Amino acid sequence: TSYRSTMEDPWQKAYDFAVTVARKAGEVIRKAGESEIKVSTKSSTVDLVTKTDERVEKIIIGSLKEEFGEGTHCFIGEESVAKGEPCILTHKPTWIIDPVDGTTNFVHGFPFVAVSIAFAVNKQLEFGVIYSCLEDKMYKARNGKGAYCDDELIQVSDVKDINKSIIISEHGTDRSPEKVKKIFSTMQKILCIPVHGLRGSGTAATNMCLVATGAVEAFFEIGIHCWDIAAGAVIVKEAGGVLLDVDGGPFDLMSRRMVSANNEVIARRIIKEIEIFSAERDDAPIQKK
Ligand SMILES: O=P([O-])([O-])O[C@@H]1[C@@H](O)[C@H](O)[C@@H](O)[C@H](O)[C@@H]1O
Ligand SMILES: [Mg+2]
Repeated sequence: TSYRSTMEDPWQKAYDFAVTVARKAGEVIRKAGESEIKVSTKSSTVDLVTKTDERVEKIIIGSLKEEFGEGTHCFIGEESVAKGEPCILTHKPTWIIDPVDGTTNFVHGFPFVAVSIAFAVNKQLEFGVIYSCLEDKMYKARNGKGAYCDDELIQVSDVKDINKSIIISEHGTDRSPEKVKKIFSTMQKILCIPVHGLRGSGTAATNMCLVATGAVEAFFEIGIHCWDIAAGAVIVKEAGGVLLDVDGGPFDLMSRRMVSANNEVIARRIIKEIEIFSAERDDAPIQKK
């Protein structure tokens, strides 16, 4: 059953509140002391998580529950899912949260760390907010209302010639030889098109903001999660960009793979070079141990 709201513009308050919460979360990250950066690992020895990731997620979800009431909204948070919470998008109002996108950067002091908060209703993304907290840049977008960085409208690049593009991708946290081989083979093919350059900030959310501001032409990755890209998907689309699956099909938030680009010409040219490998869907049934 689809979720119906009574108010004519029900989500503006939630959007404004998400910006406030993202900024507050970013401050907690900036102030995190050495003790908080005690590193643990998740899916691999290089998939890092810290007390700050967990504390910031609790602050965000706690603030949202206080504001919107327990039980009315659903939550998909990176660290809650890591602890066994389900990762299923229903028709209910749902917050999709990455408390610290760029955890490895955070641990190393590499200056790109983002708080990513998205909101979906009836399985449609309504808005996205990404606070790049070390740069102090607030990116945000609501469906049909444009994309902004610090209240300035942002727009994707108008480059259509792949030879004049910068492409962003990441190596992810899976170090299995067959996947690493495909990642680097894809990057080599794209580099030798040739393109002007390959880049990677270390955080999907920031990479998507770079597409939305026109700083780069495309970002693609296999292995990301819905919380890494949900907010960025709204921001890229509202900045005039496109989102596709890595096989050229429609964008699928839970598929763990995506291409975001300034236009379809660049997106489909990149897709030709991507060597696809499997990644279990975010909403795959949890295997009973
Ligand atoms: O774990 P996290 O820092 O929130 O998210 C990160 C993503 O933003 C990035 O695109 C990916 O390459 C990293 O492996 C990591 O998953
Ligand atoms: Mg994260």
